[in-house]
Amino acid sequence: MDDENLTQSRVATSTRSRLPQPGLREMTSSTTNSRSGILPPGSIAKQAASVSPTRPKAPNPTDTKRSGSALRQPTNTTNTHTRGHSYASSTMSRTGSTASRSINAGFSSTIGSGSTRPTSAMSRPNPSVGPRKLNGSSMPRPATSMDTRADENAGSVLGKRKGEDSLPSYRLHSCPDVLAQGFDMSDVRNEISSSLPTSASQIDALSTTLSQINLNEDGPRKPAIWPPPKKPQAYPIPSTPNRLDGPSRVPVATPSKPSKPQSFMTPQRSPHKQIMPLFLTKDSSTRGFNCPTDTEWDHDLREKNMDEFFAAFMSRMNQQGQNSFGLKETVDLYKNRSTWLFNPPMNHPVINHLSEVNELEKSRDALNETNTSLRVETETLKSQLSAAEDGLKAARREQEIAMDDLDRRQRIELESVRQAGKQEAEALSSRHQNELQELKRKLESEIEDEKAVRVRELGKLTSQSASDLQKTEFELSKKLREIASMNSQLDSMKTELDRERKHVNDLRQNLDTASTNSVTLESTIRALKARIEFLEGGREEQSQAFERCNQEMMDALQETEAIRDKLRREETLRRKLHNQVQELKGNIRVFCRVRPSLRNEGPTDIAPMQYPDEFEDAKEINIVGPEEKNSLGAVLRKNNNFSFDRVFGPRSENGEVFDEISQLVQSALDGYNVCIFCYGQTGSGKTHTMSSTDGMIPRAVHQIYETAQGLEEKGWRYTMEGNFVEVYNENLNDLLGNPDELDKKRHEIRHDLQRGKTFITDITTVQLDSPEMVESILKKADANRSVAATKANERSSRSHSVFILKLFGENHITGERSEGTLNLVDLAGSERLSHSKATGDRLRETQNINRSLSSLGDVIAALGQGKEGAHIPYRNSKLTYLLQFSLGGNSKTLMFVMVSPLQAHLSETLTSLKFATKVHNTHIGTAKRQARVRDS
Ligand SMILES: Nc1ncnc2c1ncn2[C@@H]1O[C@H](COP(=O)(O)OP(=O)(O)OP(=O)(O)O)[C@@H](O)[C@H]1O
Repeated sequence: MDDENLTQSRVATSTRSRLPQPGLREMTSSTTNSRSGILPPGSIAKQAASVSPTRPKAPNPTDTKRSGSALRQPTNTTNTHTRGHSYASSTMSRTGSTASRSINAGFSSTIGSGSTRPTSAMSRPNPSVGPRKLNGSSMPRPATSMDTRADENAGSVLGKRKGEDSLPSYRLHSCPDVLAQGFDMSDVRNEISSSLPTSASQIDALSTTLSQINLNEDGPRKPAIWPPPKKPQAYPIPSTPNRLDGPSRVPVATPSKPSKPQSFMTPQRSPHKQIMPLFLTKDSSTRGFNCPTDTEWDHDLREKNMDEFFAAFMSRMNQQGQNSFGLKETVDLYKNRSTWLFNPPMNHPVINHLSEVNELEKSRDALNETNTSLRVETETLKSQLSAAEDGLKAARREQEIAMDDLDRRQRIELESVRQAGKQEAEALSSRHQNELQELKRKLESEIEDEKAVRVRELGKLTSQSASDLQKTEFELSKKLREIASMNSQLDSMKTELDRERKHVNDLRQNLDTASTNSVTLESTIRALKARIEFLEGGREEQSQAFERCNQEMMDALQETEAIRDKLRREETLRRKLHNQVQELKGNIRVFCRVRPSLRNEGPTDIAPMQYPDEFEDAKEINIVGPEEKNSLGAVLRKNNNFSFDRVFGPRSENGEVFDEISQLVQSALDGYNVCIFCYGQTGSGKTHTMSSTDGMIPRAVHQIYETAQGLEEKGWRYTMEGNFVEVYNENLNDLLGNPDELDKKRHEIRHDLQRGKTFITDITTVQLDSPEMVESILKKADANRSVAATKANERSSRSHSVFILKLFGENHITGERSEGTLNLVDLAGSERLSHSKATGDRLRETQNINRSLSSLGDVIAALGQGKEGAHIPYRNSKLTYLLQFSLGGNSKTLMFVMVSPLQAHLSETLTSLKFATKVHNTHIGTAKRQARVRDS
């Protein structure tokens, strides 16, 4: 057995080995062609060479149904194959089925029908079997087209063998759909060439077919029914490589390099010759028929072409006839083989091969069984594996549970151990605590004992150290004293040394001076000696002149002393004379002053006032009274003549007025009580005269300072203190105190009757160290009155203000002392207010003002009576009580009656002047000087 036969046999065997698939068993008719592959050598070598793998065509669903489950694999080759053998397949299928059923029964049936795998199955390698290697080489696999063709041939062979008169079934006739699609003539030619009949009857059949083709011009989609359906015969061209053709001709479909599948209708084209199509349709192109144009439809030309084609065809047929001989030989060979099959000769290669196949099948079965057993075993192992996994999971769960239990037990044990340890530790701790306390007590007792011992020792040491310390301190103090004494001695010695040094220096200086003086003295002595010598000549004359000068000097000194004494006497006399002058002027004097008209006051507002002796004595004033009707009805204006100590007209200044009162200020310095007050209606100029910046108060203070400085050389030294009080509603207010205390704080007036002094309780007293202080006092008083004015309207007009200046003088030569008081009083407005028009506070103010002013008049009138021991009503008002020692007696009083020039104020002016006239006509007794001669 050569290699080719062996290969073919293996192919067949491998093909059969895939047959156990159920679907494939139904294809036994097609699979029987596997035997067709066993051809005589060279019988179909040329056909095999011209056969190429079938080109795939469009699948036909109907064919798929017909092919069964085995054809479900979408191989176009299978579909084409099935479609191309529609009738033959049906016939062969029945046969095949029978054969298939006999496959498993015996070797012959395997050979006959079921040993070959279906075409579709063969179109690809079976994965289960695959390219099985036999003897280490890849087992070739027949091309699908060749298998198909082999199936047909096998069918035909079997048909013939069963005595059927089978004709070559030319598949073109059974494939109208394919023909209708139009195909290449080369395919037809190849197909025809591959399907050449081998017998005359076949040739006749082909001829008949061709004639029908020629006649079926208009029905391309109407396939020619040829050959008769009941006798389909595929031309027995072995599709499988014949072992006789040689291995090179076997179209082996290798998995690594599959060849292009080709349909049996489209064999390999010849590049040199184009074959006309057998059928033409309306849509077919005529270019391939060498037609002049596509529109020409020349039957003659077509017949001619067909004739030529037929001639060529016949020539081919002749050639194929020769090939038919080979086929006959093949038939004979098959016959011989059939004989061999029933009576196989011993040691024949085929038989051997079959036996090998049988063995292989057996081995396959064994392998299947082994595979089955292995599968079972695998399943068993899988089940065991799953069981083992389940067991493993269960064991794992059990292990986890066990671990949890173990962990819980360990925790419990740990907790118990911990509790035990804790209890043990506590017990140990308590035992240790007890031991510790016991030890502590023992140690404390030992410490106490030790401490007592140490304390005793310490006491001893302390006492000893104290005694030592005392000794040491004593010694130290002794040493310190010694050191101090030594230091003092050292200091004294240092002082002594310094003094000695200084003394030495002084001595040295004195010595130097003395030496210098000695030189000077020597020269002086020489000069004196010369002078003595000169003077000794006129000594008596010089001594007489000296005595004369000395006498003159003594006389001058006596004269000076006499002059000073005379001066003092004259000063005393001056004071006495001054007082006498003042007394002669009257202890109470009245000055009248008319203020000038203001800017807002026109000439018509001014009342006619005349000053008859203005340029002489200036003591009279004539005021023309308002118009009055006499008893006869005539309107008259009465002239009111007033005479006072001095009348100041509207052109007078404060300086001129002060010159007249400065004598009284001097009286205050001389130790008299002086009272100067201004009386008049509101707006008549009282404040302007008394408290303005150049008024009587500042000028008096300045004069007192100047006079006091002048008296210093006469031995007088003065100190001054001042008070500024207000009498409002018969209450005394301190204008230099807290303004909030106005009308709240009570001040009492106290009199020292023996000394003739007046004191006010809780009054602010200001030491007037300089004349400038009076200005601050006036400002302070004015500010307080302004604050009070917010409470009561026109405060300055509704209250009396009294500036009290006390003068204390002492003559350190004569030892005289003087205490004078200067009272400068600004009275409230003297206008008579009707009680019926005033109410409330204003009524009270009016009553108080009227009472105080009338009291003042009463006091002055009482003083004017001059009766010794007569009652003077000082207590009728606070004002008169305050001025008790400044009105009458030894006091000097000056009253300014202030006159408003306005016509509107004429009535009040006359009233004031009449009141002033009363005062002026009052003669107050002689004033007494408050002077004391020094006791010593
Ligand atoms: N001799 C004067 N020369 C210039 N102006 C004067 C003179 N006398 C008073 N006056 C002015 O007249 C106005 C009223 O004067 P003053 O306030 O002194 O009157 P008064 O009598 O004090 O009034 P009151 O009773 O209300 O205090 C002031 O503006 C003042 O400046």
